[in-house]
Amino acid sequence: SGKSRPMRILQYVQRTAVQGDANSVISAVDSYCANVEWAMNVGDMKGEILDAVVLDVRPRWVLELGTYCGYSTMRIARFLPPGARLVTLEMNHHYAQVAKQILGHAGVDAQVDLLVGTSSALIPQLKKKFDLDKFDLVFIDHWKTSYLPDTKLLEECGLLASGTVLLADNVTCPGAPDYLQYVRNSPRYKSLYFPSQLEYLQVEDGMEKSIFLG
Ligand SMILES: O=C(NCCCCCn1ccnc1)c1cc(-c2ccc(F)cc2)cc(O)c1O
Ligand SMILES: [Mg+2]
Repeated sequence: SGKSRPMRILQYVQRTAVQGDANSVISAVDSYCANVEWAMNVGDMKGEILDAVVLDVRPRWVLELGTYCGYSTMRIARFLPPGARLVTLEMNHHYAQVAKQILGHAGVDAQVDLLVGTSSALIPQLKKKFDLDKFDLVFIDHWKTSYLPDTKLLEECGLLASGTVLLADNVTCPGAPDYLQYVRNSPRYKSLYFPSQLEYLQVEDGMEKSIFLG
């Protein structure tokens, strides 16, 4: 039942997860996608790397590129102090609609601003829209070919400042070779690779953490 995979994930969450308990929603998504049908959430293994980075950075402002069902959005939002905000961009209306409902079930929607549109169109509007000077953390998990152009766009829009942390999913699988080459060879970044596995599978993947040096 449920016309789409995101819809089937949402229905499983609504039936099995505890309302207002983000950890139970995260677990529900992971058990559905590990046992019933695979989906492109960052997952529990890479999710623990994401958790560690969020807890270390303690960000006031977070940008996420690629919301999908809101799984990583929840993982980040549940660790944000009151007053901190998470802006997440999704170009697929259906994904965004499902994510909104999953974030609501988890009880983290108050700290999240979910914008629907392409990252290249939305990024230039963010500074003015949220009256912010820079992001403290950027989680990159959208089209793999957009990682590099959007990182350069963030630089050009003055949305990165010395110390801003970029964390990119899937740098091994499906891969983002041009992005990796850029952050690993640019003098403006200190980059480090975190080996892991593709969500719910025994396949190599990893995340790249890159600190912008200004
Ligand atoms: O394509 C991915 N994500 C982007 C989805 C569309 C983003 C749309 N958007 C949002 C904002 N601007 C644009 C992705 C893919 C895979 C994967 C891995 C192996 C495989 F065999 C098939 C797929 C694993 C992931 O973890 C991923 O994140
Ligand atoms: Mg991903």
